[in-house]
Amino acid sequence: MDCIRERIDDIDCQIHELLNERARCAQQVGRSKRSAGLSAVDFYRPEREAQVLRRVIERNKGPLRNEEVVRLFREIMSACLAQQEPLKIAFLGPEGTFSQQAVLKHFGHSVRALPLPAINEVFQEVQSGHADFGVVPIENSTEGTVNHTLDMFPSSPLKICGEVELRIQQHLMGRMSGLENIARVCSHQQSLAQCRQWLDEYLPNAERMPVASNAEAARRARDEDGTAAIAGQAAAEVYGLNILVPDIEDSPDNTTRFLVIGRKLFSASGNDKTTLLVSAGDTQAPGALHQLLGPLARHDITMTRIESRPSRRRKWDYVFFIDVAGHADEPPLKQALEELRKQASLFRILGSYPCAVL
Ligand SMILES: O=C(O)C(=O)C[C@]1(C(=O)O)C=C[C@@H](O)C=C1
Repeated sequence: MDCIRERIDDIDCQIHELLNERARCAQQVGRSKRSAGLSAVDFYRPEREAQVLRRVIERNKGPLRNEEVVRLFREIMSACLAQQEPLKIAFLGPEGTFSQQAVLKHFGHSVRALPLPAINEVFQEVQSGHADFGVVPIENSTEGTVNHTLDMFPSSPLKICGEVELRIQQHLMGRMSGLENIARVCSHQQSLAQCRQWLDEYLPNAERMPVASNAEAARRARDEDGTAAIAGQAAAEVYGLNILVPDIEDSPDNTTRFLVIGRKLFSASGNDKTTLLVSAGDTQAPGALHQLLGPLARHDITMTRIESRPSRRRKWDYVFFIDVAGHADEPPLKQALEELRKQASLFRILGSYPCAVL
C-alpha cells in the first residue's frame, strides 16, 4: 500500500504543478484581454468553457464519471478566471436554494454569489451592472415553465448567455424524527407540486403551505413546531434539519433548467441554442403562427420549445418564446432568422448560448 501512496503523492505533485502552469496561462490570457481594453464581464467566455468541458467528456475513459471530471474542470476554470477578475453572480436566494446550486454548478465556487429575494431583483442587479450575470429558474421537467422569469424578458434589455440543468432531489425535512407529528408542510409551490403524489399518499392530512422559497420553508421548519419543509440537501445543512424522507419527488428524473442572464451576446461554441421572442402581429388570423414558423421549417431548423404568453398589449394577443437549435450568427439559422424577422411584428433574439454540458 505504501508504494501506491508514494505513486499518489508523485501524481499529486504533477497535477499541482500543471494546475499552476494552467493558471499562469490563464493569467496571460487575462493580461491580453485587459490590454485589449476589455472590462471584467468580458473576461468570462462561456463558449470557450463549453468547448473545454465537451473535450473533457470526449476524452474521458474513466474510472471517474463524466459528471465528476466535468465538475473538477469547471472548478479549475472558475479558479483560473477568478485570478483574472472574480465574477459577481446574482441569484434567487436565500442561501440554500436550488438556484444557488445552479450558480455553483455553472460558475464553480470561485465567484461571488449574491442572493436576492425575487426574480425581478436578479434582473435589476444585472441590468444596473452591480452583478455581472444572474441565474434564474426557467422550467421544471415536471411542473413546466416559471412564468415569472419568462415575463421579465419583454421589458428587459438583458440577454440569455447560458443554461444550466440541475437534477432536483426533494427531501422532506424537519426538527421532528417521524412523520406522525407533522401538521404542516411548507415549500415553494413548484416543489409542493413536484411531490404532490407522495404527499397524497404519505401525508394526506398535513396542510400544504406555499412559501417564497424552499430555503424560507426550511427556516420555518427550524422555527415552528409541527412544520416540516420540502427542500434540497443544501437547505437541510444551512438550517440544521433532519432529512426525514429523502427523494420524495414524483418523477425520478425531475430536473430544473436555469438561465444565465447578462448584458451581452456571445459567439458560437459549436453546439448552441437560440431563444427568440416573436409575435405574429394578428395572432388570431388563420395560419398566423404556421406562417411565422415557416422559415424555420424551410431551413431545417429544430425547434425544441415554444411557449406563449399574453402580450400585455391588448387582450387575447400573445408573444411566443421559441428555442431553436443553432447560433444566430451561423448558417442555416442566420438565414432562417432573416426571413422570420421580415414577417414578425415583434422579433428579438434573446440569446444564442452553449447547450448545457451535463
Ligand atoms: O480562454 C480564456 O479566455 C480564458 O480566460 C481561460 C479560461 C480557462 O480557464 O480555460 C478561463 C475563463 C474563461 O471563461 C474561459 C476559459
